[in-house]
Amino acid sequence: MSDAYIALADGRVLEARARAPGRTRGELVFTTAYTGYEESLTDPSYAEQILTFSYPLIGNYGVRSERFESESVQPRAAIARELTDDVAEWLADEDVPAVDHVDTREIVTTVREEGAMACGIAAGPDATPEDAVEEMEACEPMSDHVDIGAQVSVTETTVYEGDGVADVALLDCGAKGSIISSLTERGADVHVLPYDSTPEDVADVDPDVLFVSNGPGDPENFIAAQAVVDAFAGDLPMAGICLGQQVITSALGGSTEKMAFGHRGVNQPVKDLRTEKVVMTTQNHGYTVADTGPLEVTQVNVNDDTVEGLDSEELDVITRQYHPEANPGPHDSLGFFDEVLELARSEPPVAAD
Ligand SMILES: NC(=O)CC[C@H](N)C(=O)O
Repeated sequence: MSDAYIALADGRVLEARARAPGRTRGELVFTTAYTGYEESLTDPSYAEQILTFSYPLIGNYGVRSERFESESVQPRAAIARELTDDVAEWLADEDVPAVDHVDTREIVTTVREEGAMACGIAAGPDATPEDAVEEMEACEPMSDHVDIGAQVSVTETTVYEGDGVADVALLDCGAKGSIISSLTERGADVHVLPYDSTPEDVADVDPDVLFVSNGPGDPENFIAAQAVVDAFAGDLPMAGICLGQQVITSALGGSTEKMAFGHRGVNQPVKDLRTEKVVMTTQNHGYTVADTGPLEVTQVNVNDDTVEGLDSEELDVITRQYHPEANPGPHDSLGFFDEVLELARSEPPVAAD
């Protein structure tokens, strides 16, 4: 007899095995990453989502907090073909439901064909299929989580000291820890500011560069971050990763749209249009830039041509849709952080006529 159920928006209820008990709901997504489960499970960009691992065995090299990207588990639940006891115990301790012994290939195929969808999970000795369906029916579309930044951001400005190479004002929309450490390791002092900071809060830090972090949910809901970008456009160099690219683009007059099922994995090929070089990248996003506004496309996804990198020499802006900090994933793009700090040290941009 099953003791866990997964209800999908298409009406199906799948049977599974409970590994960490509980009931929950979220947007069903999958990652094809074959490593890095600790980093993925602590990536704040997974807030309000249920994460399915397409790789069949999750947990085979243990659980170590040094590899965490934030202080807690971020997806609402985890689904795998097989979870080790280490991972199951970690998720149970964190009150995050987890299930395995389910055909994850079928789940991935369904999401690829029908798109990311509402999902409900009920796991544990008393769980019923009806509980899972009830959860699924209560699941709100991602764009309805209008204040999702509040779930993942710092509430007070926190400074991470580097070597005084530059002062980075990092708007924390749900930043992965290794984005901050990638900057401090290169000598920058990183001022991590709440996602809803005002332009005045940012001015108080007197930064050399504004950095908009990754984060969960619909970028159009990050109104305060967009207002900060708008206030400093042309006066302060800017950089962004993932949600950061999306927020900067929208604030400068471009737009974003939801993808069918997004990109989540560690082998997404990205081509740099200037060098024609292709690199492998780590990705985790469900939205993409639709209209780039005043920004120039510098990098594209080889699989589907979506925008992966944007630039404006006039506005001193440089952004990436993927995750150059590479936790988990290939280290091909770590040089992005050097480019950001070069931007920070450059002369202030000359105002356009
Ligand atoms: N990793 C991220 O920053 C994700 C950005 C955004 N929430 C998306 O899904 O597209």
